[in-house]
Amino acid sequence: MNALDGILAGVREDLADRRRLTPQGELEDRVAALAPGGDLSGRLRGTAGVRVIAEVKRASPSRGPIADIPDPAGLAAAYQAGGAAAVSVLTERRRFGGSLADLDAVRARVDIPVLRKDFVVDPYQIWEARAHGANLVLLIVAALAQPQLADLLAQSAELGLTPLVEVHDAIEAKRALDAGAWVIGVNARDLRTLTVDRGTFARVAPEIPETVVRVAESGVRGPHDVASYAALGADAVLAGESLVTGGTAGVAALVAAGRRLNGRRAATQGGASR
Ligand SMILES: O=C(O)c1ccccc1NCC(=O)[C@H](O)[C@H](O)COP(=O)(O)O
Repeated sequence: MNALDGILAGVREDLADRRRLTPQGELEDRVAALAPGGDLSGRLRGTAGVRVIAEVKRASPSRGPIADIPDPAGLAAAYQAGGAAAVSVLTERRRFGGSLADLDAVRARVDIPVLRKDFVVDPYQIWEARAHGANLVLLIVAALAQPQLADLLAQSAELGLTPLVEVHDAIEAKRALDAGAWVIGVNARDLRTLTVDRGTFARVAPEIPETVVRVAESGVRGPHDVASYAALGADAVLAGESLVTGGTAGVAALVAAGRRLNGRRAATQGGASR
């Protein structure tokens, strides 16, 4: 069994437990009482710079425990103050130590968009994401059959969530586009082997049209990696480990690098923005 299959098996078990405790109808009622959501993809790109999505990440399958985070909302507030365009909250429990309580806490504290980062395999999780205040939801192509991907993407949009569709190679990028994705994350981490290859974005980004928002995910160690991804056409980067281990000043450094480099890219392209 590869790493992703192991994660998905645990996710399905936890999902069955949550569904018993909170029937989907209850989530639907909560969502019906919320203000309408909407597409926030525009918040992930623009002329002001390469955007930074900063992650609340306690642990991971590749690293084990990463950081003690007693106050996820405080961390998210620091990310917002540092200029992050969005906060990603890992809600998977077994390998990442996350929870919907983390999502609730972060949502209650920040105004910037919040991404629910999990391993979505069922419409129930989309209802959960919306009911717990997320604005964006991660859909991992490698974890989903094509009809499932298309259905979950459509459901996300209907519920006012922006789906960030994650790919690892050109074939997955085509699947994401065929399903109708308009925000695509290229993850440098191979979810089956857990190895990080920072060359992944360079290989896959040319397969993604410029009309689509392109996010470079994983392995962002500092401003120099933002620079590399910006030069390759990333609209945003998603960083976790380097921020939770390196101190919250790290986010401002990534944001500043994104601003500088986007300016350079815009100049090279005759001032055009995407
Ligand atoms: O982080 C892992 O080890 C991992 C393993 C298997 C599936 C997903 C995994 N991480 C989720 C992510 O995509 C990252 O948390 C995110 O891109 C940030 O990555 P990093 O900056 O390298 O912490």
